[in-house]
Parts: sequence; C-alpha cells; structure tokens
Amino acid sequence: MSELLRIAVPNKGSLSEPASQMLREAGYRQRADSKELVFADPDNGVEFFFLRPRDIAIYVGSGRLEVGITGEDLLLDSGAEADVVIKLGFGGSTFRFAAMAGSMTSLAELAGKRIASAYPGLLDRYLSEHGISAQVIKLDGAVETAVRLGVADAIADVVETGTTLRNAGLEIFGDPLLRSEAALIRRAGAPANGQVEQLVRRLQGVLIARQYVLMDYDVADELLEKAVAVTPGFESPTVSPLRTAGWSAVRSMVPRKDTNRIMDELWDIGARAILVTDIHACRL
Ligand SMILES: Nc1ncnc2c1ncn2[C@@H]1O[C@H](COP(=O)(O)OP(=O)(O)OP(=O)(O)O)[C@@H](O)[C@H]1O
Ligand SMILES: O=P(O)(O)OC[C@H]1O[C@H](OP(=O)(O)OP(=O)(O)O)[C@H](O)[C@@H]1O
Ligand SMILES: [Mg+2]
Repeated sequence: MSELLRIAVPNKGSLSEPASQMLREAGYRQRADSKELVFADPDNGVEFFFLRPRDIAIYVGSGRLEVGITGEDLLLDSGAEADVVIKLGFGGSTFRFAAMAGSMTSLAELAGKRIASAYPGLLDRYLSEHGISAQVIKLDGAVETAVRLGVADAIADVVETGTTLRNAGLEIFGDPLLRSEAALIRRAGAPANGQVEQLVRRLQGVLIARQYVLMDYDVADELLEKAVAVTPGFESPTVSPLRTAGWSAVRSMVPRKDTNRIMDELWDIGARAILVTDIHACRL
C-alpha cells in the first residue's frame, strides 16, 4: 500500500469548519473533536494535519506536507513557495485599506503614515509595488482598533461584510489590494502525484455539485433546438425519445443560481414536467 497523503487543514478560524465540511462532502472522514491535531483516514489513503491557516503555507512550501487548504491572502503574506492548485469557493474576502471616515481618500495619502496590519508581508509588497513609503505596524488581530487608540493612521485588513470596519468608525478607500478565497495549495514545482490528483478530482466534484443542479424536462420535438439552446449543459445535454411520439426528454446540468430563470424560459418555450435535482457527487 502506498503512503498516506498528508493534507494540512485549518484547525481554527473562518476557514476551519468550511474546509472540514468540504472534505466530508468529498468522502473523507473528519475529526470529531476540534482539539485533535492529527487524524488519519487510511481507507481513503490520507492523513490530516490540523494547523493554523497562516502556518499551512509554510509547511506546504517547505515540502513537509504535500498539500494544504488555506487562504490565498495568507499564502501571499507568508511568502512561501507554494502555488494554488484549485480555488475552493469559500472563505472569500477582500483585503483593503481603511481609515477614520472622511480622513483619507487615496493611496497617495498613505505616504509617511503608519499602517497597522496582521498581513505585513502582503502590505509591504503592495506598498513597494506602488512606490509608497509608509511605516507598517504589525499587529496580530483586531487591527480596526489601532486607529482609534493612536497606534496607526490607517489599517490594511481582511474585509468580508464590512461590519467590523463600520463599528470601528472606519471607511475603506482605494482599490482592494487583493481578492482572496480558500484554496488547495502545493509546493511550487512539486512533481505530479496521483494521490494529489485524486484529491483534486474529489474537491472539483464537490465544487460542481454545489454550483450545478440537474434539470430534466419534456419538450415537443419542434421546440427541442430552442429549449436545448437555453440548457446547453457542460458538453452536450442528453436527449431521449419519450413514449409519446413527437416528444423528447432532455437532461442537462445548469448553474444552480440560474435555476428559476432557466425554468421560466423553458416554460415559455413550451417545455413541461421541468424537474430540478441536486447533484450529490460527480466526476466530470
Ligand atoms: N470575516 C472574516 N474574517 C477573517 N478572515 C476571513 C473572513 N472571511 C474570510 N476570511 C479568510 O480567512 C482567512 C483567515 O483565517 P484565520 O483563521 O487566520 O483568521 P480568522 O478567521 O480571523 O481567525 P482568528 O479568530 O484566529 O483571527 C483568510 O484567508 C481570510 O481571507
Ligand atoms: O468584514 P467583516 O465581516 O466584519 O469581517 C472582517 C473582520 O473579521 C476578522 O476579524 P476577527 O473577528 O477574526 O478578529 P481578529 O482581527 O482578531 O482576527 C477580520 O480580521 C476583520 O476584522
Ligand atoms: Mg481574525
């Protein structure tokens, strides 16, 4: 038997629960106790290491662990030599500058100022790429409070809903430094590995199952072309003859978010018995 594939998974924070949930949907067992730091699933040939998401890039970049799940922003901040294999569709955020409401409007105003952040690597790189000379104040968290307490003039931080900023009396300015989401990462230049490819196929299966539904409908043959144009599917929809002559049954995958619009369009074209089913799992 080949060795277990070692996968780093966030042990805490925003990415922890959605990462474990996605792995569960991909058929892996997950720890029952959030204090467990290592958990093997030998039936699926993998072993999970529960680590701080910020540290995961370091373990993976150094090659100690084959792959890991972390945020793109955390990967960039760490400077670790790892690449995104696939984006995972959760843990989405933007990384933005903010200051007291009404106090700053453009990046240029940051020159010579103090900027607090828990992502100094990311911030330093952005400032030097934009030719801005400012002092970076490294904090561990709750950076929104740094301005009020006079430790910094502005902050650069993760923004999801913007509630934390608003509550601190801050306002974003300038373009986002970055858009980020959770991703599966791997050491830069690592050789092809069948176990990793299997993990990626499983995760892609979960992404597709979450983003698409299966749509079935019946349509008169003379309307078939028009209906199929609305539901082109991934490669090609399945069309089968109905027992009633002159009618066909169509099955196609459609984006979940468009489900009702597509059903309305199909109905207007003349399709009937339109059924929508969740996809439990898939390999495309
Ligand atoms: N509302 C959010 N707050 C913080 N991080 C978020 C949020 N939404 C998405 N993320 C992403 O989660 C990752 C940060 O996770 P991390 O566990 O380090 O921070 P956290 O969720 O703030 O946890 P902690 O309580 O340890 O600060 C980043 O990739 C970030 O972009
Ligand atoms: O835009 P929002 O939806 O408000 O989310 C973003 C905020 O949430 C996180 O803080 P967290 O609560 O994790 O505390 P921390 O700063 O100590 O990490 C993050 O650092 C931002 O402060
Ligand atoms: Mg946090």
